Amino acid sequence: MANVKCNPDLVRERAKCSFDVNELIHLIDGGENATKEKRHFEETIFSVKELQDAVPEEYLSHKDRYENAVRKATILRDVCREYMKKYNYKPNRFRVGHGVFKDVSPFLLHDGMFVATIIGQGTPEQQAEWLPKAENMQIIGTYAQTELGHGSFIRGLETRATYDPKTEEFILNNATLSSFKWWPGGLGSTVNHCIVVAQLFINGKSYGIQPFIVQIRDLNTHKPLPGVKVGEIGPKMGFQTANNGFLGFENFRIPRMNMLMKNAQVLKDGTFVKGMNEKLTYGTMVMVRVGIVGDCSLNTSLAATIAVRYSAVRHQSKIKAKEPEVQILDYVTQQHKLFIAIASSHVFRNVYSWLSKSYLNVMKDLAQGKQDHLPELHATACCLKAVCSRDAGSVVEECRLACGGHGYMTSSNLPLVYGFTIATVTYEGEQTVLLLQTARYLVKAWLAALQGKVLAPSVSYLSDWLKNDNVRWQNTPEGIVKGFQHVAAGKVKAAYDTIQKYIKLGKDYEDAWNLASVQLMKASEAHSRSILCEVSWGEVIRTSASPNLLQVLKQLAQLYLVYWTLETSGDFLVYSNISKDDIAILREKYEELLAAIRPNAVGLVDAFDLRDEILHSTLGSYDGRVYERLMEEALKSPLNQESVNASFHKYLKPLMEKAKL
Ligand SMILES: CCCCCCCCCCCCCCCCC/C=C/C(=O)SCCNC(=O)CCNC(=O)[C@H](O)C(C)(C)COP(=O)(O)OP(=O)(O)OC[C@H]1O[C@@H](n2cnc3c(N)ncnc32)[C@H](O)[C@@H]1OP(=O)(O)O
Ligand SMILES: Cc1cc2nc3c(=O)[nH]c(=O)nc-3n(C[C@H](O)[C@H](O)[C@H](O)COP(=O)(O)OP(=O)(O)OC[C@H]3O[C@@H](n4cnc5c(N)ncnc54)[C@H](O)[C@@H]3O)c2cc1C
Repeated sequence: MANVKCNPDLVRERAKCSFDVNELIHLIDGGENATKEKRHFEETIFSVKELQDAVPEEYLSHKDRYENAVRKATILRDVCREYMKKYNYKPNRFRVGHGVFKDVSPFLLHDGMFVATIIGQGTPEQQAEWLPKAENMQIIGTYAQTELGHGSFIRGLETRATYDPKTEEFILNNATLSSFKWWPGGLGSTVNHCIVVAQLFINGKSYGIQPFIVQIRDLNTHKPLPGVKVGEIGPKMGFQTANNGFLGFENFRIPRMNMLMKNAQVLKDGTFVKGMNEKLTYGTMVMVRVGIVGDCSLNTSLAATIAVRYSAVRHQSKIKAKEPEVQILDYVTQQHKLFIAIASSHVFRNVYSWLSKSYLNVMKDLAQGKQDHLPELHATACCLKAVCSRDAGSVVEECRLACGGHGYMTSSNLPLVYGFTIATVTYEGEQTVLLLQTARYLVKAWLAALQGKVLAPSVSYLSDWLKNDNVRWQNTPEGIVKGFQHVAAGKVKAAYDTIQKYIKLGKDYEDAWNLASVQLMKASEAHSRSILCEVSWGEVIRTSASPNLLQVLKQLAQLYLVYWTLETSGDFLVYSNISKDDIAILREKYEELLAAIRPNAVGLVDAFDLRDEILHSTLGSYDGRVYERLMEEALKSPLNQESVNASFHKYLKPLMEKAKL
């Protein structure tokens, strides 16, 4: 990239960077070799001619866009397969996916949830049967759980799987419209198999929801099998190429062994054998919630790169009347909008790496029959997924706004990035619903703390707070982390006390819970923020990096801490010993941090190492040829391929002529 002819502002910005950008790239990737491998892989993918679009996707019809996405998905699959064979390398398909599809792959659910559910929910025999076929794309699948009537409350799903011991089959039925599956990615026209989550019935008795692997289309003709009604749900805010679909069954029979039986089993005679923990059926969702925290880091880095590079190139207005127009990046308000995006991406990445380790540890425990840490993992994944996805959505939108009018152009790519980022707030567990799951855990933990029990590490601050809720405020990163824990503990206590108040007033527990649920949700958010702050600061101070880089990483981590303290200063005034003077000190510190980060802003986004093909943005490319690219892209509009459009003769001219009469 170094030889590309760049906009002079970007050249100047890069020259003043105080740290080695390559060092940070290697740190993010996990080593110099990992960067080399990643770059080689990305170079290979983006030099495949067939993966490049002749016409910008935006001008294609819904149908053509889908077909083009499938075409590219199959080529990408082949290239990746060959590449993996040749180099024994497991690539991150999500990064290149943004470059290839701009939006998302119609195979997203195949890779993200279908294969993962076979692994997580299938017995070794079932894995042996379906995994090789799924991994090499002999069969293509999705995860069909959500229905028209129910997405959040999965115990309420209506699709039925009734066991018939005579034929040793399950009979699938969707008797009501609300029971139709609705949303699964790839279901519309891509997949031939699904994981269907359905209510199991044996001899008229319900045994809760279970996962079934179901073939829905003929492998040769791709026609829906008899008894299957399937289609696409139509255009959405984003995710246009994900091919989300609907699905219903009428007396559709599948063999007994198509119920994924790693947890619970149905024996030939219809005996139901309970699993170790019925919530293990929800396992794929936990895994994907962890992944989404990592995805938030990637999405945030895309938006930050585009908006920071653009802000370095764009000059508008003056700070001093007699001086030239400044780079908009010099406005401190612009830095306030953008630097939190850079900082958040690092925080999400560090927390993702921490959460992934916890996830893998719990999986190892479960394999040995130990489930003690499962509730903590579920609670932590829920609140982090909820808060990171919502933060990422806000940060991306702020980056878009920070690009003024040009941020509204599709060619900036910010609208598309926003579309797939905010989808994460809803899918894989709607944010409020997930925050209230964590609140259940926090209330239990609070009760345990009151009883003097030892708490799990992520909530042990509740016991510390009970022992001493009057800790002196300290304007240090460690002091701020403690402060966040105080806020979280104070909010958990307040929510718990509110529940007790309503119970004393004669409400039953469920109504008291609902009445206190705004506070419970806020307590859960505060708990999440305290984890984000503690984990990310801890990761940064343990990082081994050169002094120059470490200094910059600490500045970003502190910026995150101070930003959120100031954003939630009301809570700090209520629940900690912070004073108005401390808040004034933090405001000053925040301004110092913005100024310290400013010279490194472009270097920091360069270190996300996002190729132009992945950014796919007129505003964010490495060379900063913003206006040239905006014009080049505009000229690709079909309306610019003719000097007079037919609508002139058909409508405009008659209109003007009528006006003359
Ligand atoms: C920088 C690195 C970059 C890396 C990038 C990596 C990118 C990776 C990205 C990966 C992305 C993959 C692509 C995926 C695309 C996804 C597209 C979308 C798919 C979907 O949306 S699928 C459908 C998802 N649906 C949901 O999430 C539904 C949400 N609802 C629920 O989960 C449940 O209904 C519920 C949890 C809200 C409630 O369940 P239920 O009513 O049964 O439970 P209760 O509320 O009564 O609670 C009972 C107790 O059970 C515990 N519980 C609940 N869930 C779990 C669980 N999963 N595990 C463990 N325990 C669980 C509760 O805590 C309760 O416990 P208690 O002790 O009684 O309190
Ligand atoms: C882009 C996209 C892709 C998707 N892909 C898939 C897929 O591949 N497979 C699949 O199975 N599903 C998929 N989904 C569905 C997704 O998982 C659900 O939409 C999601 O879980 C939310 O459920 P819902 O739509 O029923 O929302 P609802 O639960 O109806 O939410 C509506 C409102 O009700 C509130 N609410 C609901 N329950 C409670 C409660 N207990 N307490 C307080 N408030 C509550 C919510 O907070 C929200 O404000 C996808 C969704 C999207 C948007």
